[in-house]
Amino acid sequence: MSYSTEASTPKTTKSARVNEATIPNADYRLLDRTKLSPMYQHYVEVKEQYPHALLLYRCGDFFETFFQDAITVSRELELVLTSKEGGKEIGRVPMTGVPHHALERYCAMLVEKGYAIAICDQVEDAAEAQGLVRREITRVFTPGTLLDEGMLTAKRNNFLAAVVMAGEHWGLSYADISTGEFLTTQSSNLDHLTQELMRLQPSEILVPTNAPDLGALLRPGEKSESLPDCLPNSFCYALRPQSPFSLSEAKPRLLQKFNLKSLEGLGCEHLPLAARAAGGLLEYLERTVNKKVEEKESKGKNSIQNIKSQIQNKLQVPLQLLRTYTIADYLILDYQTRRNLEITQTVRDNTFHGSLLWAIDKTCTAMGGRALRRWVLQPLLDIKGIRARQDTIQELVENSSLRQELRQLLRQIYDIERLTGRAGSGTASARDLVALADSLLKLPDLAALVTDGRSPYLRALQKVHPILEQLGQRIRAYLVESPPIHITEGGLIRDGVHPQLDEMRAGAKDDHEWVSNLEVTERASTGISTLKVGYNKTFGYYISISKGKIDQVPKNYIRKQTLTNEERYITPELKEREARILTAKEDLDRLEYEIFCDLRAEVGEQAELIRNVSRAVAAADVLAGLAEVAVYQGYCRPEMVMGREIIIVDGRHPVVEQSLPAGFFVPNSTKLGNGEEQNQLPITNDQSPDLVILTGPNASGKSCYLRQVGLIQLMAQLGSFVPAREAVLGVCDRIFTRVGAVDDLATGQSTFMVEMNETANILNHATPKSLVLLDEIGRGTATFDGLSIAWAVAEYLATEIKARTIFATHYHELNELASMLSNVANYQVTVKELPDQIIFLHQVQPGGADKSYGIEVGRLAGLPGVVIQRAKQVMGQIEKHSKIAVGLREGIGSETRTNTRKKKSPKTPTSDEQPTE
Ligand SMILES: Nc1ncnc2c1ncn2[C@@H]1O[C@H](COP(=O)(O)OP(=O)(O)OP(=O)(O)O)[C@@H](O)[C@H]1O
Repeated sequence: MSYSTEASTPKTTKSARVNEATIPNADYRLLDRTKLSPMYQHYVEVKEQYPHALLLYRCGDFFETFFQDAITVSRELELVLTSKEGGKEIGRVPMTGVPHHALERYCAMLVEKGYAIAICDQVEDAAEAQGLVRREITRVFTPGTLLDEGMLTAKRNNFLAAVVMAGEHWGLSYADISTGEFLTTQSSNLDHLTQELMRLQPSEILVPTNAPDLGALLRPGEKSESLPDCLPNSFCYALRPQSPFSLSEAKPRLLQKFNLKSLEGLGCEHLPLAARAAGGLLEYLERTVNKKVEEKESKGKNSIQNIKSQIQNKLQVPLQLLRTYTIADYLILDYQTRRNLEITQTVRDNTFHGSLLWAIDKTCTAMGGRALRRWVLQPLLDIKGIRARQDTIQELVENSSLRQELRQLLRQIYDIERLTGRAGSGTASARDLVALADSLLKLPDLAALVTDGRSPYLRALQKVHPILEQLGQRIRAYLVESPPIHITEGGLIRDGVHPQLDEMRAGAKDDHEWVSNLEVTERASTGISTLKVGYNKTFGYYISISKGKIDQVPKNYIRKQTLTNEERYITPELKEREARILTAKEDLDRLEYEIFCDLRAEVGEQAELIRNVSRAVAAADVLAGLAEVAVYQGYCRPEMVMGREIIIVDGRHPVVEQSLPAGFFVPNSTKLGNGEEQNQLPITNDQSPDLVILTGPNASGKSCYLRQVGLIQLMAQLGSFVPAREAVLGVCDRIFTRVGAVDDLATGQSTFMVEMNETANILNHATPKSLVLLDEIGRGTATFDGLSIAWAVAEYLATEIKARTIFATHYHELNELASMLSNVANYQVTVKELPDQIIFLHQVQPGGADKSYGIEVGRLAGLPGVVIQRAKQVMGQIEKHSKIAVGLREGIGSETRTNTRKKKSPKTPTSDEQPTE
């Protein structure tokens, strides 16, 4: 472990290094408190109020941690663990600290690792303190309650969630305090709860328990008996007391918060679990954030500190009105599907690059980025909603100058959603307000630009509430062009906007001018041409005379300091002026701070209005970005219908096509779900099956095709145009995917068990309106077991569920199903076979493949020649003696489920038979 550069200099001089393994006094509970020095006694007192947070305690220029916290912080941040005398009879106690100016960065690292942090800052000037400097908790950070820009990811929400369970029923509420979103829902299947949590990826989840470890914050992977099994252990959980989650406490809290008489208007009057979760979450915010929000700048000036605490008492994190939603209102994408379709990150290395979001996110604002992420993870079921989005994209596709200008303007709009949050919670700086004002003043330009817009999302921008414009102008009129970072040191407010401030400044100006002229006037009156007027922090203003001239010093000069070559003097008038200047500076700083806080509070009061606009801006940004992608990638507007058809002409995989050189991606069509037989789309097979058995050699493009269909459907339901020449898509209720085979080591499940679990989930939940994408089933067990399961699963999907399904497989025997069931068809990804090589054509065509070319792929991959030769021999023998195909046709075939059976008895099919009737 080593100290960061900032920390090393002061640390090494004041403390001795200790070995972590043999650290004495790590647990303060085992020490005699009375023997601790006063500062440690106070530290321990505060720590006991925040036992589950790491306590960072301000000592001079550092925030120090002591005892066990020091060991934890040193380990997590890789800082040197040192020690310091804890009291006469105590000895040294462990200590680690971070420099005060780097606090935010280190806190961000600790919060990221799932820790809660309590900041105990000095609240009086150390120079003025009598005895121990007064310190108080000024801020508590937990992973789900962050507001500071440096701790948040711009294009990602930071959700705090709360879960209430009653048997199979559950309530889930979540909020992002940086943007004000606050939602709640209730449902009855625990699996859905898990899926919803996986979608939201909350940074912290509140769980009411009766646990002995109440108040604890469990970091990802940490176990607790109090945590119900259905909650994934990849999240941070805060164990909370039950009472704030009871209806009797939660309901009045919500009513009071939103000034309502009933929860009817919020939509959760009859959803007690939803209301309880929301009420419990609100209580946590009130307890953790609202009371603790404090300025980041802690100057230790008494006067400013007092104003701060008065102002802070009035501040609240502005939450939007609670909204009740139903998970059934959205296309359900379970965790596997989000993962397999690589929606927000890739499967291989969990990177954003290579995901769907990467391919289609052309948003210009952070708000748009967050909105797109939400839309992608929560596509719509409502055709009207989808069409409204499509209309806007279409208008922006057709009007490229409007699109370009809109995007140009959007780029100049800052994150007004989060800036408003910081203003309302009293943590916004003057620079934040200037950014907000500049953005608000862009809104009229935006409105003017879209004044002829016809589509719903452009029309939403056409009117700007006059209050917002006035607010922007007011902030701009009050705050200087580039205000300083600190808001307690003056220099924020322009001249001419506040009479009292102007008056005070004029008074101070007179004294300043007198001092700045002093050198000239004194040189003239004393005749000492080398006389200088200077200033330093210890002595204030002084007059400096070189040693050779001291006999010319006037009588009223009072000697203050002697240096080698000069003497320094003051005069009574200089001291008087200096005192006035310093008091005036303090008074001016305080007044500027007050004016600034009033201005900031005004912004907070308009939070709802600003956030309504920010939502409209975010949505327009998402749609303008999607229009941009549609134009540059050649996407089409899919026709959304209520039926079950999925018809895609020349579809492409939105990510793979962007990773290949232009024109290299081979487009492929799809037709599923009993679409119109007579449609004119150029798909050679005019059949429109429910289930497609997709075969083809390894690496030919089966997985890519499968995912492409899923992604196109998903993109269509989020309202986007899609990578295809034409598309007609029935709205899906769920997309299921089962891809690949990975051991789930964390839960100790074998590859095959994972595969079967996922398959069971699909068979138990899919409906005729679902899209099911299966990439290999039954590969993790013996061939016959695997094939039998694959057969039975395909048959069940085609005959019982009739979900639209694409089933990619190397079991060519499954092609037999098409000859037995009328709603099953065979497709294959083709290759061209040359004497000693195969060429991947990546073309999906009707018919079933008869070979996997696995051995050729092995050869391409560099398996030794003898192995390849031997494999060919073995395959020849197996093919000669295999009875599987015969067995399927003659034995199982006759027992196949009958309700979707072909009327005509099939002629003996060959494996490359065309699936047309
Ligand atoms: N339509 C296409 N046009 C161009 N290249 C493609 C196309 N489809 C797939 N590819 C390329 O082929 C590679 C292999 O595709 P994919 O992984 O889908 O094969 P597969 O048939 O599923 O293989 P396996 O059976 O071994 O899993 C992809 O990484 C992609 O680069």
